[in-house]
Amino acid sequence: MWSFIAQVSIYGLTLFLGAFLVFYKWYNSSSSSTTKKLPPSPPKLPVIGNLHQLGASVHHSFLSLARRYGDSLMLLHIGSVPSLVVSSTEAAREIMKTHDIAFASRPNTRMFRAISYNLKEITVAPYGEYWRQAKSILTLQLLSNKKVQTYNGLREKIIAECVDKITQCFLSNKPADLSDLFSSLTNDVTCMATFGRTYNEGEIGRKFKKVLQEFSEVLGSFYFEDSIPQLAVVDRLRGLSAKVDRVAVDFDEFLQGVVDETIIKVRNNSEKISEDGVETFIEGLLKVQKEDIIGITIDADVIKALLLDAYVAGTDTSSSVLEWAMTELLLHPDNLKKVQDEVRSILHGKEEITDEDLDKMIYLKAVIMETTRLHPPLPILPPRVARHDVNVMGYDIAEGTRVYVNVYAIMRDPKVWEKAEVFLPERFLESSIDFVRHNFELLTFGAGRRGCPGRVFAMAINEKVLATVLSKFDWSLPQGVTPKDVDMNETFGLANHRKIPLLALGKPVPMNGW
Ligand code: HEM
Repeated sequence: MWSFIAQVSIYGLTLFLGAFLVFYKWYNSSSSSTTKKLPPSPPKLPVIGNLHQLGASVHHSFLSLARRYGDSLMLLHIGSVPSLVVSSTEAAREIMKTHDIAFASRPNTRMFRAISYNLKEITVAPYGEYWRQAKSILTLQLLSNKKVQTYNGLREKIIAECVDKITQCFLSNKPADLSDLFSSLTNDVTCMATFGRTYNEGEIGRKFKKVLQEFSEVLGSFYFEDSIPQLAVVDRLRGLSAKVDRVAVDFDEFLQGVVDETIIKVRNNSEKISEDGVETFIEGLLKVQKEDIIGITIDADVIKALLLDAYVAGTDTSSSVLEWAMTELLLHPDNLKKVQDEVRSILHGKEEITDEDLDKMIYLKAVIMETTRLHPPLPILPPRVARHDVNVMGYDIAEGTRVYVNVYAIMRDPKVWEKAEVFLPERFLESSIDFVRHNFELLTFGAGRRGCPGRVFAMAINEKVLATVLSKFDWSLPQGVTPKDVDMNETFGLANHRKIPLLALGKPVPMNGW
């Protein structure tokens, strides 16, 4: 009896495998036998395409596939979605300069629609008038050079609190958890500039933390419905669809609370709402809404979507830069000494760090650029989508193709960077490359029309925080920890972070010793 069942099973299995192989061969050959010239691709499987070749760290998987199949442009299928992976400066220039308008949109996915007020967030909004106007409101009301200067006072206050916490750790003979401290710091600065207050304490603080955590979890999840619609049921079975909807509702409740609170404060005070008398982003938004002079309707959802943009795009990215910069400096004591010497000689014992001081800190800027070259906060740019058929570098790219620019691969490309794997801030001292004047080699903030509008805001925090902690403390790894022991693994939430928090000893330096 059992042998009969086994025989039937073996015949069945053989038949199934045979049919699968015939289908697999047909599927791969039929997709490559069109008259179009497509970029090189690894072989794909039915239904899932190349999904099985992507590991947890997608930028690493893209890079190793690109090395085998297409180190400039490579076409994958993530489920049924054609996905172009861009891994060289030449190809990035083609996508974000030569054909920038053709690739200036973002994919319209169920996940993005659910968590972004139906694509009202700038980061995921389709290319068009709404996106253009919303981006210019964010820039004018929060991110312009002039606005960024007005936040100087609140930045200094929050940085001073961080300095106190590091000092307290030293006095209690404990290393400081720099990952946690930098994360709170950038969170507080962004919250103050955006909402006019922080959300750390009590019930509201707890709720905010929880919703942020869940938001980052859903963003990091693979959503079948958006790539393999036949398997959408899997999202429902594992509770992801419900979780996405719940996170959207929870975040909306939180943001609605922030808006209501601001409206009441403005009504009662008719004064500026933030403690420092700075006009916050939310106030600016409510003003633009009242004036009603721009070409788009600013309803309640638009206000909440732009608040979400400002908070989500700005917080984790900045703390990632700080965390990795201190990691690299602790692993490279010569560079640490060099940057510390620069900062201290420019400040010369002075407590306050002005914008003019920061302008002179050329090596500090090089350290930040080199850090993001090796550890970009967003190793793959948020996906773009081809708005129509377009020919790129001789290849036919079909309308609807999603485009993934792997800046991690580009910024470690040995054809572009000498000693590409080595932390070498000096490379930027004699170079014409920086965050603004690059030729698609240094893509920390992306490029083209969809490039990041928050660079000045972010650098104002990052440079001042680093200059402060380097001038006020002498740094070392905790006792008994050697550079070899420092875990360099990454984890991805809203940005690329250290998997294990960075612990370090900061010994206060007497400022009047200068
Ligand atoms: C170190 C900090 C930051 C890094 C590394 C960073 C990086 C990026 C990158 C790589 C992109 C995608 C660009 C592209 O597709 O070409 C982006 C987009 C964006 N960033 Fe940033 N960002 C930072 C800070 C900020 C801040 C502080 C804000 C605002 C408060 C912000 C707001 C945005 C927005 C709204 C977009 C979407 C732009 C669009 O799709 O048109 N970012 N950012």
